[in-house]
Amino acid sequence: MTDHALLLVNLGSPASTDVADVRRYLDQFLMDPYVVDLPWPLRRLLVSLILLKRPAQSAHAYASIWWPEGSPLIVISRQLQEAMRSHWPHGPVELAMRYGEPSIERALLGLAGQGVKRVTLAPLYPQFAESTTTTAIAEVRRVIEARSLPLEVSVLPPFYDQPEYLDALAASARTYLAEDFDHLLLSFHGLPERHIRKLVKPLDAHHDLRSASSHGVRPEVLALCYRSQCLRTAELFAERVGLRPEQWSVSFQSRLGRDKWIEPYTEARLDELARQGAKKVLVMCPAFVADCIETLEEIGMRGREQFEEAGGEQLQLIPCLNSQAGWVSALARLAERADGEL
Ligand SMILES: C=CC1=C(C)c2cc3[nH]c(cc4nc(cc5[nH]c(cc1n2)c(C)c5CCC(=O)O)C(CCC(=O)O)=C4C)c(C)c3C=C
Ligand SMILES: [Fe+2]
Ligand SMILES: [Fe+2]
Repeated sequence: MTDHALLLVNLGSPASTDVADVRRYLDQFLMDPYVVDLPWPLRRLLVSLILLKRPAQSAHAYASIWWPEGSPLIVISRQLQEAMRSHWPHGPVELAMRYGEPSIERALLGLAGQGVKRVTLAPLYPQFAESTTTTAIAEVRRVIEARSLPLEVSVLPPFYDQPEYLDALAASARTYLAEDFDHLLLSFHGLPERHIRKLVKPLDAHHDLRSASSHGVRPEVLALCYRSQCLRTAELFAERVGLRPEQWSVSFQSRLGRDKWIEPYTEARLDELARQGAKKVLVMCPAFVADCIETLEEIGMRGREQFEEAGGEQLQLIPCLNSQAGWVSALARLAERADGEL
């Protein structure tokens, strides 16, 4: 059977580092109601305000990390797609981005056109958020309905606690952890607190968004709480690689706008670590399976500068899983047993 495709989906990047392309990309991204979860008129107003300055700033940041072949996120995702082909014997392996190109619509039309009947959809986000996982699934559903595509889809659920993912993370960090370091910071992408509260409130009105650990979080709350899933990933990772509690901590990066985002913030943690005398910190970013602007520029450039200015000496960014062999085989195993409904 070669009519069962694997569709890898990640977030996406601008087409180029031109301000106009970055503006177009940010507009599509931020106007997604799963990302800026406000009624349309308010969303339009807020995003238009963000788009006054942000495209130029982001274009500058993208230019500092852009590769000759294109956006690191897209290039690495293509490498992963290529590597997955020898691990997925059931049919084509396709890649799509939620925003920009290659689009989900183009990918699904192409697969249906090739006679594919089944699709395993793998949103490449280990931890669940509506702004990532849900919107990717919703876009697949929208395209299938709008185009009446005869495709049966199963979905890879968030894999934040799955042994394959954790083993791949551990393997990717091993050589860095074998050297001397003062602290490992696990920096996850942030999220407005409101995004979590609105999902979790009906299940637990008092859910603690400041807690230092995921212990005791009820399974049905854990399933919806991005922050708890990040903590759980970090705890399971630390246990796997044998780190003592004082050797590691979790933080959240990339706050945007005036809303309260989940804490602690990565910027604050880097300052704090330097002030506490940490000279060498390792930073890994387990919410991203591929290096991108968030890891390469926000941590690898701005975070490094900030840490050094605060008195630290060395910030070592541990690369994401990218297309490492351990991750390719882990993803193949996760995809084989994907059974989530569309
Ligand atoms: C890994 C999970 C991600 C979550 C959760 C997420 C939520 C989220 N992001 C923004 C705003 C921005 N994110 C940007 C880049 C970006 N975000 C993710 C992943 C998650 N985002 C990735 C993989 C990337 C990298 C894209 C790339 O091209 O390399 C950006 C663009 C860059 C910038 O201008 O800083 C914005 C903006 C919000 C508002 C949000 C949740 C509400
Ligand atoms: Fe983001
Ligand atoms: Fe960011």
